[in-house]
Amino acid sequence: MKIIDKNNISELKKQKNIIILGNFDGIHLGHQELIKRGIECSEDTEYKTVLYTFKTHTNQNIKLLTNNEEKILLLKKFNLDYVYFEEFDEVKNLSPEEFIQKIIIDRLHSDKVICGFDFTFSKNKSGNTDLLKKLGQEKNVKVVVIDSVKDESGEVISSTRVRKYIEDGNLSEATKLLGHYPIIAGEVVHGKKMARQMGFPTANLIFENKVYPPFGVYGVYVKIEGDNNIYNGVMNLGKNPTLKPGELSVEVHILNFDKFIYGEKIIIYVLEKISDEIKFNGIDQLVEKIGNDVKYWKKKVKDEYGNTDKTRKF
Ligand SMILES: Cc1cc2nc3c(=O)[nH]c(=O)nc-3n(C[C@H](O)[C@H](O)[C@H](O)COP(=O)(O)O)c2cc1C
Ligand SMILES: Nc1ncnc2c1ncn2[C@@H]1O[C@H](COP(=O)(O)OP(=O)(O)OP(=O)(O)O)[C@@H](O)[C@H]1O
Repeated sequence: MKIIDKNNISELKKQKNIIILGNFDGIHLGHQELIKRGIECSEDTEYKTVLYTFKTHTNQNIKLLTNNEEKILLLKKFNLDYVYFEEFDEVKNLSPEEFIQKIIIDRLHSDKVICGFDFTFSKNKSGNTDLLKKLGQEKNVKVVVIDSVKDESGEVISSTRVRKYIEDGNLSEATKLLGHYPIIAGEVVHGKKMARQMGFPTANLIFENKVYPPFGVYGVYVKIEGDNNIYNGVMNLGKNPTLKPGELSVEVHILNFDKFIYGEKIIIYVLEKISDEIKFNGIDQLVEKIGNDVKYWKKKVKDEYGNTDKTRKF
């Protein structure tokens, strides 16, 4: 899977491409179905698959489930040929006709696109799937539109619903709609080194402006880039009221692990909440509380999450 943008699309000109259209925030089960269908359309043909998404989400007023790096990590498990990141500013004022001609046909060298039932495009979202089909016919671009993918209660799966579930702390529903655990990924940065002195070293990630579950302590899986192991861990997400008041952080204590991983890229899979963040008056109480969180999670791992693959929705 190659990551491309408008500055390196020469390969696309040498071949036929099927374009899979959308924002794809979170890569939920609806997105996954669309991707699979796009890949199916390309099978046994000379077409290459290009997932078309944006460097910045088309709605700039919302917090996102996934930054671009996280999106790429989640897309890696599919057999896509390319992920193309568009500058939204460049296309947001195009008319529907211009979008098809300038972007789909001229830029991406395509005559086949696939999107979901509610896909909209062009200036003020003036283009919908009917218009896309109509323009496609005029310009010899085949348009495939897939039906809505719904959850078990019949409600359409969307990034908006997943965002709400995560913000409300309903991780099990979010995980169901995503088809994978919510992830937090990034490079390990230096913390205050206090956690290590307390006996619980933590890998710190930068706290971003994205959708997080409510502040607190969570049981997680951790993957480190270049390391095939899946580690168990406890993550503290929040304000660190006792030791680092006012500083927002994401940090994870990886169980049975004692390597320095500063600068390494990690992915945290958030499983379930363990406890709230509490403000203590002394360090001893804090150390005892963290110890209890760790003990609780170790037992839970042993009893429930274990090392069986069936609970792992990566
Ligand atoms: C499992 C776990 C649970 C934590 N629970 C709390 C808590 O309840 N209250 C709190 O103020 N800080 C809590 N923290 C945060 C630590 O007190 C502390 O701020 C942090 O680990 C210091 O990080 P640093 O040395 O990596 O910068 C917790 C940390 C971990 C790893
Ligand atoms: N449940 C679904 N079933 C089928 N296709 C979907 C579903 N959800 C999204 N898609 C399609 O996947 C592509 C990317 O979707 P996009 O991320 O833009 O929408 P979304 O998931 O509904 O997000 P939001 O809730 O933010 O509108 C689009 O073509 C869209 O129509």
